[in-house]
Amino acid sequence: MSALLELKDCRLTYPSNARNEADKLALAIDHLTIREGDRIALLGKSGAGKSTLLRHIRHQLADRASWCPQDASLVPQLKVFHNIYSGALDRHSGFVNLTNLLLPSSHFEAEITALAEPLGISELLWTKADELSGGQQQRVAIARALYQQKPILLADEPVSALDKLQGREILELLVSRHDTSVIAMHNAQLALTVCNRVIGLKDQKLFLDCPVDQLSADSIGQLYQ
Ligand SMILES: Nc1ncnc2c1ncn2[C@@H]1O[C@H](COP(=O)(O)OP(=O)(O)OP(=O)(O)O)[C@@H](O)[C@H]1O
Repeated sequence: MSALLELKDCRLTYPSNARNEADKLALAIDHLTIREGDRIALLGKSGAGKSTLLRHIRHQLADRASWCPQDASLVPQLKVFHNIYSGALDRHSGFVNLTNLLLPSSHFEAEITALAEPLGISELLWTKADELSGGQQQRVAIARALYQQKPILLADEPVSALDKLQGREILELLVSRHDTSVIAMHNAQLALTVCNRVIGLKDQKLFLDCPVDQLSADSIGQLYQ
């Protein structure tokens, strides 16, 4: 499998609140390679650095990756249709985007309806985003990520607001529509059912990196100690 991204001696920091104090370390990675075909479960306790790493990977991969953020980040005043459509703004001209905002074309409506159906949100296309439940908002964010139609998926807790069965089905759908995925999850058990590689972060470092079928219960236990 070819390497998509290689990180070496990578130190990710954030600015200190105190004046004249050096930046603080969020995560230090000595070496990490992401390969085409990887379906990576990014695990670790809260604050371990999962979002920090995802943001860095996103920055490195630029427009090759679809992005599904932790907080959905929908535009509250816009309808579900437009929020999903916004995943494709860079594929179309300004004229097409503006026209579609005012008067959605049947072509785009059909595309987005087809995308929304397996996510159970096709009945909500003309509802404003701020009228949705948390789980509905999360599914709209997933649809927007799918509509980006990029080969790589970067997702931060994409199914945290969904029930167990729906979360698993939608996670499988997300992974099946991308060649490569990196997904930060708190629910390790669910992540490991759809991923083939696990990256565990602990104490601001890479703690484990191995294929899911070689993962021991002991190492997962240590990751969360
Ligand atoms: N801008 C910032 N200001 C203050 N602290 C930050 C900032 N960015 C990152 N950190 C710190 O860096 C560490 C890693 O944060 P990050 O959000 O990546 O963790 P996480 O594993 O994604 O957590 P969670 O699972 O709770 O989302 C945390 O200790 C966090 O407090």
